[in-house]
Amino acid sequence: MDDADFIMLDGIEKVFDVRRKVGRFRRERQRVRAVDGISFRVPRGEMVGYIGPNGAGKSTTIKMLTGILTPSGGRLRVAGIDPSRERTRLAQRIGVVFGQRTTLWWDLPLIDSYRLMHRMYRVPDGRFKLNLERCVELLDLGALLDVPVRQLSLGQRMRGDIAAALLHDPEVLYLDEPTIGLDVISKAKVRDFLRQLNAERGTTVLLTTHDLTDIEQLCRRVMVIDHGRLLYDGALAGLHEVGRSERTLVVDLERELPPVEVVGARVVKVEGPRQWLAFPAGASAAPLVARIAAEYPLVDLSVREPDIETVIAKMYAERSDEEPGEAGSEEAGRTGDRLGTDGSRLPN
Ligand SMILES: Nc1ncnc2c1ncn2[C@@H]1O[C@H](COP(=O)(O)OP(=O)(O)OP(=O)(O)O)[C@@H](O)[C@H]1O
Repeated sequence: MDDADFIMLDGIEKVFDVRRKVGRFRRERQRVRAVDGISFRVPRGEMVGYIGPNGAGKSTTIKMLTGILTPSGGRLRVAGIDPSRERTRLAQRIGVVFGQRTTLWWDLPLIDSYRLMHRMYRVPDGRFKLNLERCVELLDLGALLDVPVRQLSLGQRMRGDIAAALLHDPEVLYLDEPTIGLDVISKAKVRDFLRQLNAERGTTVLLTTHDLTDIEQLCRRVMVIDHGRLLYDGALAGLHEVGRSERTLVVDLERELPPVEVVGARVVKVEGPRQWLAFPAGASAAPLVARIAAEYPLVDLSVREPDIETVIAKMYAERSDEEPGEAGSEEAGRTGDRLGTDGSRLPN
């Protein structure tokens, strides 16, 4: 296996047969093409964003990459391993974090979950100790180890789950919405940790998120999937250009003033002393901020990213010749399940 083909998908498909209610008594079999011929390569050590709207096929792709689901067609390899055929062997080399589920035991203190994983995944003692110490330090878990998981905040639990996925030193980490529902400080902690993990250990990371700031801060490359197809594969800046999306600069002035006039942005909303200015997402906010600060009594400011749905809607608008497939629906029963570190479902 070549390092350039560390994760490799060639024309991968996943079709689900579902029975849907039609009228009062009839049920009809329907085929849902969750993933529809996706091909990409991820070299070893790369951190890639995998984004798309709800029901686009992201989780299905990740489940095929872990071996939980078997593709209906195409060829798939992770570290040279066919995931669905050698799931146990692959489990030693991958870690999975699903933001909306947990691998931890709800009623046990955090440290007991880690001890159980140590045994279950047969991690050598020395390696377990080192990895645990490192995660505890970098993810700031020291004070939480004796706390039952159900008493942790979402951000604390997420950090606990990320540590759980890394105790066996995986070469690949799949993260499905790792910052969902977290406050700004928790998000920053998780992002700092992932950046460090990737830089120091060369861990290959595939990151699914609805938060474009995650991608901006962590990934040089982003893949966009919708209706099971790859719409875009490249730099985030390029995606903004394709989607012609805009970021928003929110400025708080000392007092209520007429709309700010500045080259490179336009005011889209004014509310008292607060004004919202739209500017191209591919451009830097710095010169804009400098110009406004020089000419207006600026008190505070923040930059808001466009949401993924808006970017993708604009991409569609520009590529109106593309045929969208079936709209996705939410997968049933996704919260509350407990998963193994390879993403498999475990008994509660
Ligand atoms: N086990 C299943 N049985 C039937 N259909 C499924 C199953 N899992 C997923 N699907 C369908 O496949 C499509 C893709 O779902 P998937 O969960 O991969 O999307 P997603 O991009 O991860 O969405 P989200 O952002 O909401 O998590 C959806 O239409 C979904 O309803």
